[in-house]
This record gives sequence, structure tokens and C-alpha cells, in this order.
Amino acid sequence: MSRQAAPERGNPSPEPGELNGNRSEFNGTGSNLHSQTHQSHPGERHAFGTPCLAVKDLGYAFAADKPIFSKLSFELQEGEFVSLLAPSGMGKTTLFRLIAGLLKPQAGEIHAPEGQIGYMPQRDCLMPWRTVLDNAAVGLEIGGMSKREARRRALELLPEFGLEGTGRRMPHELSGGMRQRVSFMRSLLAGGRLLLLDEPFSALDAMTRISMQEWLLQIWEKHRTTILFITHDVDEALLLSDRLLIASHAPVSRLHDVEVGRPRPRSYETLLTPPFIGLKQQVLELLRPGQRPLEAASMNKGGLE
Ligand SMILES: Nc1ncnc2c1ncn2[C@@H]1O[C@H](COP(=O)(O)OP(=O)(O)OP(=O)(O)O)[C@@H](O)[C@H]1O
Repeated sequence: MSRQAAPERGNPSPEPGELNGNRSEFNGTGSNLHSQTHQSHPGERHAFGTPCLAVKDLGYAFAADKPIFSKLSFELQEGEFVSLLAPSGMGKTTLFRLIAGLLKPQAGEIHAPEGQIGYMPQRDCLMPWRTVLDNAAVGLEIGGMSKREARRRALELLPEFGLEGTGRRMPHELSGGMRQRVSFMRSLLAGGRLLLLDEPFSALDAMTRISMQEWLLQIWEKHRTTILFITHDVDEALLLSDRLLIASHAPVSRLHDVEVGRPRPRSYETLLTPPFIGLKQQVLELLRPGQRPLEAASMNKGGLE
């Protein structure tokens, strides 16, 4: 399904103190924001039902003459895997930093599960002086858990992340894929409800990347954490995602919203099927800046279903 993720809203005027820099806890069902969005898309199908992240009328600029976001709105439903695609420099990492609370919106609001967001930046950022176990546990410790309990939880998860027996190893003793898995485990342990993954596999060789993607799908299908995933790789986005959000114009004010649909579970063979190839062509068209205005974009309305 193709749709614009910045619906016209009935009452755009904020309550005093409600907008402009607020980033508040999203309390799930029953919020005005949720119901307004659904009213504006009566035919919209949400497979997951409960919103986990809502961005409304977001505005942000590092320099006043070069805004990055202008009145940007979109939602993620609980349990969704959504990929964000945009040309380099358009603001993907900045959006993650805003959602994670590392930057403050200059306009609009972000509703996110406060204290339950795991952010995995582009580089794994493991601390070279800490063991695998201590790196994986650090988010829990920062959250106030005792070191002993945090390490116990991390230890339990090592086998699931293909890291059994590596708990005492140092980051420099690991392969690139193993480092990414430690980093992902740290984000998952720290996050809980929403994971922001910023091009996690871009530095890996092709074969490691494929096995990491398939591994990530297995982990996601087991935990069903909501994931927002940045990638430049359309194949990767199609393999992993329920939906793609695509930005092609700066400042970003609207996103093409492309539903990938079934089948799941997917494998690399799925990408070679005609429906996926067709969808990939459409996505590549949308990514070309200035090629297609939003109104003219005609996506495969039913995704792959
Ligand atoms: N701290 C900062 N101060 C000033 N400008 C910044 C800062 N961080 C990012 N920018 C600028 O904001 C814009 C968006 O940057 P951002 O890193 O979010 O883009 P991106 O889409 O993630 O890029 P890429 O795909 O290359 O990682 C760029 O023009 C960048 O130069």
C-alpha cells in the first residue's frame, strides 16, 4: 500500500506547552493522536493495532536556512519492522537522535516508549576495555540494574545471539558480525519496546551481511520488538520489513509509505520472485530525488499480498 504518512489533521493548533520540543511517553491505545490518524485514513490497514511511536508535525534544523524536517508526521505500530530509506544527508540519523531523546524537536512532538528505546548507531561503539558480557549488559546497568543481575541477563542471551562461550572475550577478539551481534544484544536488552537500528550491517562483507539479516529476522520473529531500521540497501529493506518509509525531498515533510506485505518468513530466494523485483523497481523510482512528486507515485497498493 502506498500512502503519505503526513495526514491532514483536524486540529493542528497545539495546546500551550504541548508541542514545541515536547517528547513524551506514548501510552498506547486511546490517545487523540492515534485516533486522529486513523480517521484520516479510513481504509488503512494496520496489522498490528497499537502505536509504539508517533511523530507529529516534527520540525528540526541545524541551520535556520537549511531545515531537515518540516511538519513531518508518521507512526509505527507495536511489533512492526519498518525501514527508513532516504538519500545520504537527508536526516535519517538525526531522526533517530530525536526519537532517542539525544536531540530535542524544535517543533512538533514525538511520542515514544520512554526508557524502553534501544539505539544501535552506525558503528557498533563497543567499549574496548569491557568484555563481551559487560558490553552487552551496560544498558541495563545504566538503567539502574545491579551489575551482577545485568550480567546474568546478558549471559542467558549469549547462545541466542550466537555468542556462547564469548562472554569473557574482548571486542578486538571478535569478528565484525560478532561485534554487531553484541551491539544488537546490548540495544535489545536496553530497549525492550522500540529498537532504532542505524545501518547496522553496512560495514559487513556480503556473505556475513546475508547471514546477519537472516539471523535478525529470526530474532525479530521471536521477540517482535518494534524496529525502525535505516538502510541504503533496497534488497535489505524488502527482505526485512513490513513497511518502508521513503524520503526523497529535503526538507523531509512527507514520507512515501510502502507496505511490503507477505510472505513471511522470507529468505533471499523471496527477493528473486517477480513481485519483489517489481516492488524494488518502484522503490528505486521513489528514491530518485525530483523524479516523481508524491501525488504521482503509483505504488503496488496491496504490497505483495
Ligand atoms: N551535529 C550537527 N551539526 C550540524 N549539522 C549536522 C549535525 N549532524 C548532522 N548534520 C547535518 O544534518 C544533515 C543530516 O545529517 P544525517 O546524519 O542525519 O543524515 P543521514 O540521512 O543519516 O546521512 P547518511 O545516510 O549519510 O548517514 C546533514 O546535512 C548533516 O551534515
